[in-house]
Amino acid sequence: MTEEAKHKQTRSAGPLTYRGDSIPRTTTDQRLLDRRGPSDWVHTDPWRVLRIQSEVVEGFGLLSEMPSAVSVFGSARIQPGTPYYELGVQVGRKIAEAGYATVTGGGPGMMEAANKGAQEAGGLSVGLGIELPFEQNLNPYIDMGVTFRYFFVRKLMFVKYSQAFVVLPGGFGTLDELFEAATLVQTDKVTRFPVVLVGTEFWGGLEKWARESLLENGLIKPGDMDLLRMTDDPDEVVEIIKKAHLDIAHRENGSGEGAGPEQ
Ligand SMILES: CC(C)=CCNc1ncnc2c1ncn2[C@@H]1O[C@H](COP(=O)(O)O)[C@@H](O)[C@H]1O
Repeated sequence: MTEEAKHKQTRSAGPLTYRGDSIPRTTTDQRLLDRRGPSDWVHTDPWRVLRIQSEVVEGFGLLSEMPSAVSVFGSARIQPGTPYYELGVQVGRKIAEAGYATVTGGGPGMMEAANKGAQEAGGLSVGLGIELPFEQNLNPYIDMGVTFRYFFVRKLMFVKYSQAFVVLPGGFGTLDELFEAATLVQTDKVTRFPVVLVGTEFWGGLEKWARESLLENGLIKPGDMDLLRMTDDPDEVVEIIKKAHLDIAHRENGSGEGAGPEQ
């Protein structure tokens, strides 16, 4: 081939154009498909950043068209047939009857109870699962589910795609979710967010401790205690949420328009 003919040769690679000596010896597909280099880069932070990104993309994709929703948190360990489990079922049922989707952590116990109640009442039942060191599937009462690798990405989804938090009896995981919500509300990071604790006997001790230790030592302001509402009654859970959404809508646009779930 003459030098002139060689220089006229062109290769497009996506938006890129190569001519003459700059044309690579292989195509992008060949490099992708023909080679198998070292794989240690999949365990590096830059690659993890991409995995985190893909979780965010999948989560937003699944949830962005979900109707108004309430996230329900609670113990993974409470067994079916117990009074707390039945309370969880009733809470899920009332949330569904009020027209909200019910979102849980997708696991067993109180999460399963709320999903069961929501599904049985014909509501949309959603599970945002988490990869754990032991084998575990999403509970069987979920209509739409996704399992996350990263706790913090999953937490973002609960906050971004629900309009209220309901907290049933639970352990460390539940407390983490409760206090994350309380902190976001306290610091005005979320402005349209009722948080309802269900089970006065279970949560009463925590409330007393918060008043006696946090409030009396000036570690929270008096109004902060009002951020958390408490009840035993599944009907009241929904009334609190609907009223809070109505108040928020009044504050924002002078009418109740846009409050509550899209029916
Ligand atoms: C049997 C067992 C321990 C299963 C764990 N399986 C789980 N599956 C999904 N979410 C979970 C699980 N464990 C904890 N969580 C998260 O933490 C909360 C419950 O934690 P805990 O049981 O209260 O502290 C739930 O609201 C949930 O979001």
